[in-house]
Amino acid sequence: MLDTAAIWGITGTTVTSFMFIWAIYSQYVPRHLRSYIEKYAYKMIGWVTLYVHIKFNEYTDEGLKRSENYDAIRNYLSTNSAARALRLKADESKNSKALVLSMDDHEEVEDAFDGVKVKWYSSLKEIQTQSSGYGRSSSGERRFFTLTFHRRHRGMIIESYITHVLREGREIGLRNRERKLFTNNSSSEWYAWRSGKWSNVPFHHPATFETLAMDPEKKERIKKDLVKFSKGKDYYKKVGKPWKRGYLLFGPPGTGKSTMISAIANFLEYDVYDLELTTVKDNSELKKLLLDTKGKSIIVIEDIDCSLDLTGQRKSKKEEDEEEEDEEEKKKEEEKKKMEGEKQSKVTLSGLLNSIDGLWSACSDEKIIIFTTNFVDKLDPALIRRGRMDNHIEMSYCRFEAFKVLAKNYLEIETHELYGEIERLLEETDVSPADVAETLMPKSDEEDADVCIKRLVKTVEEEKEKAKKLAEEEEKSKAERQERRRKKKEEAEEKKKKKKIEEEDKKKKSEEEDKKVKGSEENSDLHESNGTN
Ligand SMILES: Nc1ncnc2c1ncn2[C@@H]1O[C@H](COP(=O)(O)OP(=O)(O)OP(=O)(O)O)[C@@H](O)[C@H]1O
Ligand SMILES: [Mg+2]
Repeated sequence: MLDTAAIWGITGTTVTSFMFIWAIYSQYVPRHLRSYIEKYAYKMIGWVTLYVHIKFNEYTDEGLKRSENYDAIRNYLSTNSAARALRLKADESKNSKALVLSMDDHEEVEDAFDGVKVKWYSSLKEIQTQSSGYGRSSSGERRFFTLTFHRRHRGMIIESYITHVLREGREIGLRNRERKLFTNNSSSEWYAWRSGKWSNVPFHHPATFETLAMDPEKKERIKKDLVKFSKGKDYYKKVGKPWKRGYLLFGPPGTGKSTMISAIANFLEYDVYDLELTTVKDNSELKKLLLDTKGKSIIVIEDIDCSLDLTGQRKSKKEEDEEEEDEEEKKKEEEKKKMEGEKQSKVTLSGLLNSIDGLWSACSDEKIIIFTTNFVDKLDPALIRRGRMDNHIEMSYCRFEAFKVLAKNYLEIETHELYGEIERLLEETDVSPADVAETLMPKSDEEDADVCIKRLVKTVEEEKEKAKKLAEEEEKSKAERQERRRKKKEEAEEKKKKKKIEEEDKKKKSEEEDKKVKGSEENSDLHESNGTN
């Protein structure tokens, strides 16, 4: 029997001899010969081994593009390796909000799937990269994972296990990723150094459905709709519909349309693409931009009515009702605006519709498109029809239910003696949630809930008074306008009458003159005939 010292001795000698042989091999066997030896060695191992190896590189062959599969595997293994591997690596990826623990180089972990055991190895290889223009070459590192399993499970592993690993890994990646807010670059920047079509910043908007003040039932309906959509991959596939949903948010300024978008993004954990249509040159550019967006995202076009002249035919109809004297000036202004718009962007309504539908049918990723507007009546029906904009949500003025949410958020109170008064006031007065929120917010440490609530009552009362005055003034100016219009009409009719009378007089006069001329001609004819007789 060998004692411990003897075992250590033998092991030590073996390791030393191996290292010695390896050093000689690396140093004295030329590179081209080494690749030959390695090639045949692998072949021989292949004849005797019962195991299959699959390699997943960190970078794709095309160049420096990181492999999505490698990242997905790393994410998948991170859960496994955190529990089992002895040496871990803490990666602080710029796209990840959480620390990703993956196995360190030259580590291995085991995994099991359907009762079959597999092994994953993480390896590192030194490579010589090409020169950087000065004839120099530098060395770099390339990492890769190797999946090893028994030959007899080849079919199952390739068909099911790898798909499972990639899908799980991608889902983990999506859960851990840092969400982004994108904005589109102008096309002149697209091909500048690393610019691309979209620029992004981390998305950290704190709005949630809990902090969003609106009718609770409506809020609940929207949340259910969103959940149904986000879980509807198979359903959409079954009914043959692209996996997308359109929302139209409309309502007066400050009623929470933009806040709602942030709440939706936080609720579903989606990225946000804020599309500025006025910087998009034409329809094809728009299409390219939309095709360059990823899944699990919201594409937002704010103030769609102002972004472009999408409402051409409707404006002229509205103008008919406007006062005649302002008409010319307004028309001129509109034309000027239109010309300015044309200079910046040639995106048309049909271009926008095609891009949206083209995009949806082209990629069946999970995407929500949201349009916001202050004037829903101005929009072309084609733009907001169901199927394109499936859900129309009105964001309205702050009523009592919405106020209660704001009071709870801003002042942490659920009741107050003035609640009854506030309920009555808010039913009668249109105040935006933005105004209510601003009034409720304490402006100093000395201000408590009581002060803020009283201030709100005062503000709403003032608003009510203002609205009353405004309505009176509007009524007055409407009456004045009507009076002016009536007078103008009367004057025009008077003018018309006068003109008619004048024309009739003229006609009469000319008829009389004609008669006179005729009479005198007849007389002279008579004289002439008498003379000849
Ligand atoms: N429904 C709401 N719930 C909670 N806060 C709100 C709500 N509406 C407005 N606010 C507050 O008012 C601010 C302005 O609201 P927001 O920008 O969402 O309005 P909007 O409807 O998008 O206005 P606009 O039409 O001018 O773009 C927000 O930052 C938020 O603090
Ligand atoms: Mg807004």
